[in-house]
Amino acid sequence: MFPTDTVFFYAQTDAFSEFSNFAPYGVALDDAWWPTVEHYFQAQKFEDSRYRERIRRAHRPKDAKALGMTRSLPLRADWESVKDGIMYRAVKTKFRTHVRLAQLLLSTGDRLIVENAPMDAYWGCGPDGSGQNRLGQILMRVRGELRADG
Ligand SMILES: Nc1nc(O)c(N)c(N[C@@H]2O[C@H](COP(=O)(O)O)[C@@H](O)[C@H]2O)n1
Repeated sequence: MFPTDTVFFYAQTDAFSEFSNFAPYGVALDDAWWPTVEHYFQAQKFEDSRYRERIRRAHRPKDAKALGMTRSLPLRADWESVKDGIMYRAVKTKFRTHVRLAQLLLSTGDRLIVENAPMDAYWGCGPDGSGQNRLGQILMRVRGELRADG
């Protein structure tokens, strides 16, 4: 189903784990430092600034994700329409901030990049590989932009 040279990433113990939003590479966005892209992305789901700050201060990315999964607070009303743009901005910032990561991303050439996330058929390829792989698409977009920048 995928080309043999596909770049798969997911767990922090796997190759190319740096591409995961859980990888420990921070980003400066919206006048704050976020420990990982996951912290930033999960916080953007909420209008409540105190809750966003609680997510920003979460110890680990998986804690940030768990806080972002709560539905006891309302998601921002436009979440579904803005989430891809928010993810793109955060991922782009990550790779522009950390030069070694930009080099790693460029080293993948034109290979397909896939988040091998078994439980996520939106950002990843899902359990059977048929997911939308939106995060992989964003990484390939950022890779093209880095290449164009020289
Ligand atoms: N490393 C890792 N572990 C998980 O358990 C994951 N679900 C993911 N995928 C990331 O989850 C984020 C999406 O969160 P929402 O479901 O939209 O709240 C996104 O960063 C995926 O890359 N990764």
